[in-house]
Amino acid sequence: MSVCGAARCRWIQTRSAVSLLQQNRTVRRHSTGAPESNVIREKLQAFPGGSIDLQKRQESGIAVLTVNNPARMNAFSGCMMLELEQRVCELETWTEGKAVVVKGAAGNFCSGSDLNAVRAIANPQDGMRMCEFMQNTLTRLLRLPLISMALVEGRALGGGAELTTACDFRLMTSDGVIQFVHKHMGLVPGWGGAARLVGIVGSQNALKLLSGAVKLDPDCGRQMGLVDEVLHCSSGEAETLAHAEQWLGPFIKGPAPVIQAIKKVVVSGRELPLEQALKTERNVFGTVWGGPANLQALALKPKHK
Ligand SMILES: CC[C@@H](C(=O)O)C(=O)SCCNC(=O)CCNC(=O)[C@H](O)C(C)(C)COP(=O)(O)OP(=O)(O)OC[C@H]1O[C@@H](n2cnc3c(N)ncnc32)[C@H](O)[C@@H]1OP(=O)(O)O
Repeated sequence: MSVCGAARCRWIQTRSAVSLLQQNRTVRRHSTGAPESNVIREKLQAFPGGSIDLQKRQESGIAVLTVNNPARMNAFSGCMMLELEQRVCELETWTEGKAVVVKGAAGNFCSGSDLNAVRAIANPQDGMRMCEFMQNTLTRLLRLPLISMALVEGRALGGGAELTTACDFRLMTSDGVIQFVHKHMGLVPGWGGAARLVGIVGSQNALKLLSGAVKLDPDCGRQMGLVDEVLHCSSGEAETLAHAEQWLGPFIKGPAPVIQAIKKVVVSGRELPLEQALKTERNVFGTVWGGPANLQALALKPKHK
């Protein structure tokens, strides 16, 4: 992305962050390109490898975001962390968008940070900068006005497990494993995964998963409420993705602006204090009341005498 593109991206991110959650200074500071975030961007660029691929399907409104570094079990290189931010920024302004499926390449989800990068970014200050960078990106991913799904085939480890929590839903294939391996690394989650996990499964289950570095299989994940559906399909990635998109079907039926408005009011209800959530709901309601979808629906309703 060009510098002006990056600046625009950060400007859009600022506006969307401000409109969505006034007090989230971390995201705003990061998005204004404060010197702090430029320091980590330069350091992350020193770690190449892999890619974050984005395919936006205009006809269905479903985007597929692929963590693509199969030689490293889709571990995040530094450049992939930067690319993820750019892809999220792209999706923030995709007006035809309804959903995004986050998946890994070659039958695995993601093995977290590239350990070679982890070894090189070993000092606490840079480690915290990398964490803040990824926390901001994953917060923006979760706040996208799109219904998001992590499609977990194979292993989702460490930061990869955290990435699954930054999506609205998680679907797993029968061979899938979600494991917060951080304890084995002498770490705790740093990409926001602990905070989100508590919100998804509750503090006791989160404590078990983190302190036990539990290898969570699909059925246990389903019982715990971390996994929304188990996909039993054995004929490869394409069929698995088709099943995942089929699962999304009922939730994305309708005009993109309405689907996006629904996600926005759910995000504000999930994150904001009641009064602010109600205000956001009113504002979003105002964008669809009397809009094309509303007027079309009214026109189809029989007039009552
Ligand atoms: C905030 C969290 C964040 C952070 O602190 O920055 C993290 O996510 S830390 C990293 C967390 N992830 C891990 O600890 C997983 C590391 N990987 C493994 O333990 C093993 O690969 C495995 C997942 C148990 C699988 O083992 P196995 O089946 O034997 O396969 P390989 O080990 O041979 O893996 C194939 C290939 O992939 C490379 N690989 C796997 N994970 C990573 C990674 N996270 N970083 C870099 N490279 C990774 C592995 O080295 C192999 O490559 P080759 O040795 O070149 O074949």
